[in-house]
Amino acid sequence: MSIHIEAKKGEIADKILLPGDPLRAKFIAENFLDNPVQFNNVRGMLGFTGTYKGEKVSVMGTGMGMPSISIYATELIKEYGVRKLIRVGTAGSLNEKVNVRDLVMAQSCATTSRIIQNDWRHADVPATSDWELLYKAYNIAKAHDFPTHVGPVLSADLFYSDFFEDNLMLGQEGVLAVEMEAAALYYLAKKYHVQALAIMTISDSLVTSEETTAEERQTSFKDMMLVGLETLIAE
Ligand SMILES: O=P(O)(O)O[C@H]1O[C@H](CO)[C@@H](O)[C@H]1O
Ligand SMILES: O=c1cc[nH]c(=O)[nH]1
Repeated sequence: MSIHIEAKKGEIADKILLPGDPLRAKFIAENFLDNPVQFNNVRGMLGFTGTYKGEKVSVMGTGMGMPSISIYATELIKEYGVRKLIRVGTAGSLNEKVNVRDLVMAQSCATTSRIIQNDWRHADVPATSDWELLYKAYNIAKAHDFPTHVGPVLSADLFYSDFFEDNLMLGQEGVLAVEMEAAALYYLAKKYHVQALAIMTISDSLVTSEETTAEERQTSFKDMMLVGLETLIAE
């Protein structure tokens, strides 16, 4: 048991999918995993372990924002020995080439947060994805013909920002989408020498104002879930 996770040692797989929304974790467990067993309900942050194509895999919500994912990722890595972490999130498109429901794989993250500087005061540690996971995930997505973009994202502290126009300017400079967790996940993976990737489905476009429903955000982004699981078990 750790401070925020009530699982016993051995109840969490060394590979995990991390949606922000705990109900998305439940949806993934119920729709993709065989024999899922719930291992966490502390603060309602649901986590499950089951098998996917015969391999032990876990899925757990992280909550919203970098402080929240940092707590769960740190405990999963340090207390439970998790070694491959794939965020399966939603994001807002900042770029006219990136459409609602497309997949975005974060190769790297710009961030408005100072979360990395809390640990590293003298240098900027680049928040970059694990190359091997990114390479595998991209090939899996392409093999399924899922519309997929790879590039930088913005990991923001504020969902409701007064600097909306600045975010759109980043989009014009090639940043694909905005979300709220990937930079912290990538930093922690580097810090503890484990592998991490963030895959997001575009839930809305800040360029065109197109949106998906809350229900779609919670449950129906199955392409991303499939790619995340296939990537976790890929040799
Ligand atoms: O859908 P999730 O994974 O929560 O991700 C995005 O959605 C939340 C904001 O609505 C933030 O957590 C953001 O990163
Ligand atoms: O616009 C959006 C959509 C999802 N997540 C975000 O952080 N921003």
